[in-house]
Amino acid sequence: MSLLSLEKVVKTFGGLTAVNRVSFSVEAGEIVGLIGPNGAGKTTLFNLITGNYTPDSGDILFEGRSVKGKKPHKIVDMGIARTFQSIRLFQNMPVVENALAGCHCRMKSGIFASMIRTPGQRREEKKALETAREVLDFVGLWEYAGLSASSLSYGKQRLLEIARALASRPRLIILDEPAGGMNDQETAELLHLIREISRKGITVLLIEHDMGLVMRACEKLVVIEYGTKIAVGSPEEVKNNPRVIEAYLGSDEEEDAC
Ligand SMILES: Nc1ncnc2c1ncn2[C@@H]1O[C@H](COP(=O)(O)OP(=O)(O)OP(=O)(O)O)[C@@H](O)[C@H]1O
Repeated sequence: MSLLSLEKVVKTFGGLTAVNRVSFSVEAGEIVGLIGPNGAGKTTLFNLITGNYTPDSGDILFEGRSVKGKKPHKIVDMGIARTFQSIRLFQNMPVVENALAGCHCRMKSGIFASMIRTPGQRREEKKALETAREVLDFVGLWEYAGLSASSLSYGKQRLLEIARALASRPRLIILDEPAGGMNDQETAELLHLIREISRKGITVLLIEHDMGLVMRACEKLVVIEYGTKIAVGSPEEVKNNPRVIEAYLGSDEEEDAC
């Protein structure tokens, strides 16, 4: 059984078919890249997997269970976490609080326990803080724990988003343009981090326009154009696929990036 499986997924917005009968699967342990030209439907696909949108038809299975119609927080509970193309942090809150926000789906205490601070709730808070420290350490941000998120560079804010996603203990992490706004040094560090995430046993699905990063990080690529899947394969296979070259890697600039 695949970890994630999309089956003939369709999503329309008014008259526009943003995702057209797309099927592909992601196996546990893989690092998979979803690529395609601007407006191809990549982010829409991510939003369908994470419950921000519901497919018009088709199905999306995670560990054999359909995520269709489930709310985003339920899908996080199931083991899928994500980052966003446009950074969505609590900008005025400390870095550590942002990481803690990711732990909440794993906390069980209700409002009553929180109000009277039962021993069980205190244990949960301690555990959450340990998790926040672990994930911030993992992405290299623990030393900034007390600073507000807004004081971090753009690249570090992206790492904080990854830390927050990791704090929910996902089995699949979905990264939407994680290298956006990063310089070359930060992108090289991101590549290392993606491999480390994979080594932890977390499956990675990413959208990324930085072809250098995609080609190095991913073992499998899914290519979409105008909402339709046009190729699946290893980076080498995809790079040499005439349909992909025409659709996506056609310009000299993009080919140079590979
Ligand atoms: N909420 C929405 N309402 C209407 N149209 C939308 C909506 N979201 C996306 N679209 C349209 O669906 C198509 C696919 O958009 P999407 O953002 O998924 O593409 P993308 O491949 O992620 O693009 P990019 O690489 O530029 O981020 C585009 O034509 C877009 O304008």
